[in-house]
Parts: sequence; C-alpha cells; structure tokens
Amino acid sequence: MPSPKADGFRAGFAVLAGRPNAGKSTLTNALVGHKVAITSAKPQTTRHTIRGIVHRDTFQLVLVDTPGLHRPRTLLGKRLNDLVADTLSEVDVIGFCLPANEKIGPGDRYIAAQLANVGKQAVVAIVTKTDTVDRQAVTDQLIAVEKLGREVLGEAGFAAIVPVSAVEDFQVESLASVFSAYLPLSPALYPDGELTDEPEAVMVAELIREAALEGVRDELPHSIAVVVEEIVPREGRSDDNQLLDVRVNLYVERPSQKAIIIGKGGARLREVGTNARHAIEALLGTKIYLDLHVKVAKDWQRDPKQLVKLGF
Ligand SMILES: Nc1nc2c(ncn2[C@@H]2O[C@H](COP(=O)(O)OP(=O)(O)OP(=O)(O)O)[C@@H](O)[C@H]2O)c(=O)[nH]1
Repeated sequence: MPSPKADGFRAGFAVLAGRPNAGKSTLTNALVGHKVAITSAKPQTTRHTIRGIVHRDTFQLVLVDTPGLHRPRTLLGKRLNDLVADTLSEVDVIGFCLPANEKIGPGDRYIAAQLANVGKQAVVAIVTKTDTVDRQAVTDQLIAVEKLGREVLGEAGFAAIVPVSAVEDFQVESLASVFSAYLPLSPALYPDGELTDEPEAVMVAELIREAALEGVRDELPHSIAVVVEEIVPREGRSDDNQLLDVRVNLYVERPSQKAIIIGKGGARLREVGTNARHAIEALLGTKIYLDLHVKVAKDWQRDPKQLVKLGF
C-alpha cells in the first residue's frame, strides 16, 4: 500500500442524497466493495454516520449519512432544514441520486432545493440504475437532470452528471474518481487496516439503535440499549458469496416500550430490521442475516448490575 502521506493523496467526506429507493445503499455497497476497515467508531464529525469507506491508492472517500435529508415528511420545518444544510456543509462533495427509470418528481425537486441551499459544496448528479432502461431513456434522463441542475443551481448547474449501474458495475469506479477530485489534499482519515471485532460491533450497534429510534425518538429518548451478541460468518459459503450472522439484543426498560419498538403485528420491528440491515450491509460491504430480539431489562439505566451486563 502506498503511504497515505504520498504527494497528491486526497481524503474527505461525501454524502449520497436522493429520495427513498433512488439506489443510494446499493451504490454505497458497489463503491465500498468488499470489507470495510473501520478502526474508530466515531467519525471526525459526530453529526454523521459512516456508511462505508472507499480506499484507493490515491484517495480515501468516507461515505456518510445525514439524518433528515431523505425523509421530508419527518422534517420539523425550517429548524431541521437548517440543521441538514449545516451538516451537509461539513462534507466535501454531495452525490445526488436520481434513478434512470423514474421521472424526476416533487421529492427530487425538494431535495435538489435543499442541496442548492448548502452553498459551496459541489453537487454531483448521479443517474442510477441505468441497466433498467435503454440508451435513449438514459440520454433523456441525463438531459432532464441537466435542466433540473440549471433550474435549482443556476447557470453552472451540477458539478458533473454521472450515469451508473451499481448492479452491473457500470461507471462506479468513474464516479469514485469524480468524487475524489473534490476532496482536499489530506492524509487518509482512517487506517486501511484490519477490521477488529470491537469497533465493528460498536458501529453495528449504533446503526441498529438509530433505526430503532427512527420516528419514536420522543417516546423512547434514552431507553434503548443495543448489545451485539455476535457477528459470525455463515459456514459453507463461497468467498464471493459471504453471509454474516449478526445476533443482536435490543433492551428497553418497560413492556410498553417493547410494544412501541415491535409495533402492530411486529410491523415496526420488521421495518427497523430492514433499515438496520441495509445500513449494516453498506457499512460492512457484505450481506448479513440480522437476528434481532427485543427484551425488557427493567430500569436498566438505574441498575448498575444491568448496566455492566449491557456493556456500559
Ligand atoms: N437494476 C438495478 N436495480 C438497482 C440498482 N441500484 C439499486 N437498485 C434497486 O433499487 C431498489 C432501491 O435501492 P436502494 O439501494 O435500497 O435504494 P436507497 O436509495 O438506498 O433506498 P432507501 O434506503 O429507501 O433510501 C432496490 O431494490 C435495489 O436492488 C441498479 O443499479 N440496477
């Protein structure tokens, strides 16, 4: 591996924006490739969650996520808009995902307008899922995206427009190099080392906690503890088809809180599981099977024995 201090090395943060289903997670997986090395649980800025790290010989791109960006319906008006703009201003480049197979809609325009507010960051438009449509449709979408860029960002428009297919690995590497051009000259921010179990489990726990609190933060402010029991490779799988079994217990203090987490007929817990699984797969760059259980540990916040058991 070349020295991270080599001349010309660039490192920094990028966020993938875009409405739900635009292909952000799949693209994150494709960019990150297989294993991700994470040795520190906390990114430099605690307002972001790391989704994955792209290590290359000449640059290191840290893909982060920003709460509130993708879900306009949960935004609390201007204050949260400001927060999103504020948080986004800490990344070096923004990728804005627009699927090739769907017309640009109000959700896309809403996010585009938010990105326009951020100010100085380059916004790279990414036309995703190009494998789902024919060439002409990709061309038409590129033209529509160009027009959107000029509408929301002024004459200069988007910094670049890159068509990609994460599924067919079309232009994924080109996109990584386009991003790298906007990163500052800097040594690598995270070591390209071995994955150690402990920080990996911390990150996984954080992603599950975040998914479990989504939408119920007011009802369950500090009443959730997440314990990752084990992360083990499933036996008998080939190297290019690995699966990790991730076993997790989620502790709440009261049965009423357990009911909130689980939701009607288990619907909410299934959603939590799916969201957490996507995030963890993007982080680890490999498929996982998430075995998630909710348990009541009475008054764990006040009980030192429980706290020790829960890893505090
Ligand atoms: N054919 C094809 N399908 C894709 C591609 N990228 C994503 N998809 C599919 O599109 C759907 C949504 O992709 P995700 O990556 O989950 O989208 P997302 O933007 O992360 O969605 P949210 O998590 O809801 O915000 C999934 O069913 C993917 O399999 C692609 O390049 N080609």
